Amino acid sequence: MEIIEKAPAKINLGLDVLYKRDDGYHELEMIMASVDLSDRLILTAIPTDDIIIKTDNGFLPVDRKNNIYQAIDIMKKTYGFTQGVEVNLKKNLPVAAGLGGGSSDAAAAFRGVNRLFNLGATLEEMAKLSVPIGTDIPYCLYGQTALVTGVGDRVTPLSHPMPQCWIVLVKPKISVSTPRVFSKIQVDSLSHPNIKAIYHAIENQDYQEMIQHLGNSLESYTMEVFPIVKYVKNKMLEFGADAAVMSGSGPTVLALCKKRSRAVHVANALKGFCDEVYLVRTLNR
Ligand SMILES: C[C@](O)(CO)[C@H](O)COP(=O)(O)OP(=O)(O)OC[C@H]1O[C@@H](n2ccc(N)nc2=O)[C@H](O)[C@@H]1O
Ligand SMILES: Nc1ncnc2c1ncn2[C@@H]1O[C@H](COP(=O)(O)OP(=O)(O)OP(=O)(O)O)[C@@H](O)[C@H]1O
Repeated sequence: MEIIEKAPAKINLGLDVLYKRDDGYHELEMIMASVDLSDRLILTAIPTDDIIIKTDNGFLPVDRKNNIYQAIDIMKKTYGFTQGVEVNLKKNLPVAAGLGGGSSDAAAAFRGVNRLFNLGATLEEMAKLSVPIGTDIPYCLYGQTALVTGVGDRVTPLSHPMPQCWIVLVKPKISVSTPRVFSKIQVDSLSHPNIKAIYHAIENQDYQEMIQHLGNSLESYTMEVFPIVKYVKNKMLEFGADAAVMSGSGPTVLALCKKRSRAVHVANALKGFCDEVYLVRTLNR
């Protein structure tokens, strides 16, 4: 039997770093949503006791360093299935981009083996297992517009999806290390977006109110180290985006546009500066 799972990119509409915890991780408050740009995983049961990952992306690890491997391994240890699994990963999302590609792949692997072997694991159970692998995985397991707190482990789905719009994702040609960003920031000097305001705007389906409050505490640090990120954001606004904000620890910047024609214009204009430009839609969930 073959199971197909989609692994959509996540975006941070708001990301607030509250404080550094004693364990070194940072307490966060975020509004997250998903867009219709996805990796694809095909999972097959195999008779030998192996976890085999094959991918069209030549740069990704296919051993236990891959988040997919770790997700299947922890499900195997917890639920004790005896067969092995082969995963074919079609990688469409840019890597180390701030779009949670590795986390979304891991979430798809959790869902996939759960279905493949009828394990009956709940989303809550898989979310608990997933945190040590990556703090964005609990959100990716739920996959609907949500308030995410703690280190990423507490997910409260909103009762409405983010208001529908067009999104232009632009990934400058640099890779940003999330651990490095978190180790370098001075929490006292960060800006703090109003996450509650974004939350209420989405619950009221008020697009104009939502875009006023987009913000990311990590943006100033990443922009200082990589000025191209600031340049991209400014260009998006200059070319008429309704709003723009960096996702995660960067470097991808997302531009929101209510009108498709405006989004097409922003995307085409940005192609003059960056190779990786994606015109996507919000997922209606
Ligand atoms: C910043 C976000 O993109 C927001 O969506 C994610 O929380 C980052 O997720 P990620 O890239 O999958 O990163 P993870 O593997 O979870 O964490 C990488 C490293 O970032 C730091 N980290 C991460 C999450 C968090 N709440 N506090 C932290 O300090 C830790 O040093 C951790 O070892
Ligand atoms: N399945 C996977 N897909 C992508 N990267 C993976 C995967 N498994 C392991 N990795 C490793 O994880 C690192 C970060 O990749 P990823 O694409 O998840 O980052 P990201 O988009 O910055 O995530 P975030 O938004 O959560 O910060 C890469 O250096 C990569 O080698």
